[in-house]
Amino acid sequence: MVSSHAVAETVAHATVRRLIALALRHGGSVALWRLPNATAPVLLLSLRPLHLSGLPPSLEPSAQAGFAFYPFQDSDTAEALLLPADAVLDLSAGQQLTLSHGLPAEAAAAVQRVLHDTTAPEELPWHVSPQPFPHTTDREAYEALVARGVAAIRAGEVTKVVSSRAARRPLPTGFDALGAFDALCRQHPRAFVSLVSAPQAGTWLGATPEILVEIDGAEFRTMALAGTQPITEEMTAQTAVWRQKDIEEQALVARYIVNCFKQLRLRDYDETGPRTVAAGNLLHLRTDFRVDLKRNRFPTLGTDMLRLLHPTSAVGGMPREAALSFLQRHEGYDRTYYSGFLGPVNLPTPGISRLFVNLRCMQLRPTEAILYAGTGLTAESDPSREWQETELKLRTVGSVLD
Ligand SMILES: C=C(O[C@@H]1C=C(C(=O)O)C=C[C@H]1O)C(=O)O
Repeated sequence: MVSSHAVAETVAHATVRRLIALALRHGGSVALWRLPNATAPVLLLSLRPLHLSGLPPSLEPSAQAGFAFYPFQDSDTAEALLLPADAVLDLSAGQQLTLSHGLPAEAAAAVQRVLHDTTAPEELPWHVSPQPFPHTTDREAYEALVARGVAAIRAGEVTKVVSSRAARRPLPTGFDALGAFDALCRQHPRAFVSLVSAPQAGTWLGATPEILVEIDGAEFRTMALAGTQPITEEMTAQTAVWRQKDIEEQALVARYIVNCFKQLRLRDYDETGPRTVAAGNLLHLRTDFRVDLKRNRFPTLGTDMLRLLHPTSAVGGMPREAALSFLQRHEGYDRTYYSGFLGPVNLPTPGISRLFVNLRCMQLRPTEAILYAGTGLTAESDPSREWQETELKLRTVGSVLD
């Protein structure tokens, strides 16, 4: 016998598939996401051409509602995207569908038809990035990159730099992106899990632990997340002991955030931590920052902080420009959307935006996935440990390819 819960899930699944098929077949874009600790995902369809602003999105309540998908650095190969919220289906209990007022009548009617359709949806035509496969870095080359980073730090060229690499893995036969999304939701209840497909970007799946900027009417939030070690029987979130290298690396990220507040002359913020948090098979050090927006009248704080923070020293380095220039010269591949940011803007209502750093993610191609991971380097970094750390980070999303 099938329980009523299972029936509801199957119905939702078929509806989600049909709606995604509708958007993809018409050259539209989709974003499916599950917020940390939420029970159900949200599906957004963009049925009109995408808005390319070049700038990080504005988070003011009057700005356009949509799903931001922003690269590490805006470029010709990775454009800053805001997927307009033409149709939004909240898959929690009520399964509420919201259609944008601006949506042409035929498109709105097509969405309604799909909702009441009962035919089984066939295979989904996910978008494939027009970019060639990135160069992948093997162990020897990655360790050489780390050694170069350490030398640059010791020479005083940078204080911290976050090196990264891409890796290719075959998709298992019968791989289903929606099934993989569900598996990530189950495995990572505290992560921001997402599946995004757009003609310009291709298709991306991830489960990130890192908030970049969250804003709702009452509060602004961000975090400094850095320092990594595997969870073992002896080393859990409760018992973790951290090396000086990790403590310093995370403190730099926290200091970077405090500096952004300083630039905006904001002094009234709460800082909690650092404390140890678990993310998949890993432990990190995290400091949470909150600003009470009732006490501080600062209507542009979300937008201003987003523009100052990205890319943070958790994914680029410090000082920012010197670290980015090092990566440009030595990393040897184009990160595109890895270590960019993503998330809903002015959704479900104006004034609520939740953006996350695009980590623990992969790009899906027809028969292969491209996985990405990086590690923050300091003067004490050991190349072979940093390689191991990227291997562990790749496993977060890599588990759905096993
Ligand atoms: C760069 C990544 O992660 C970032 C780097 C970390 C580190 O260097 O310890 C930890 C968390 C993230 O801020 C990644 O997951 O690819």
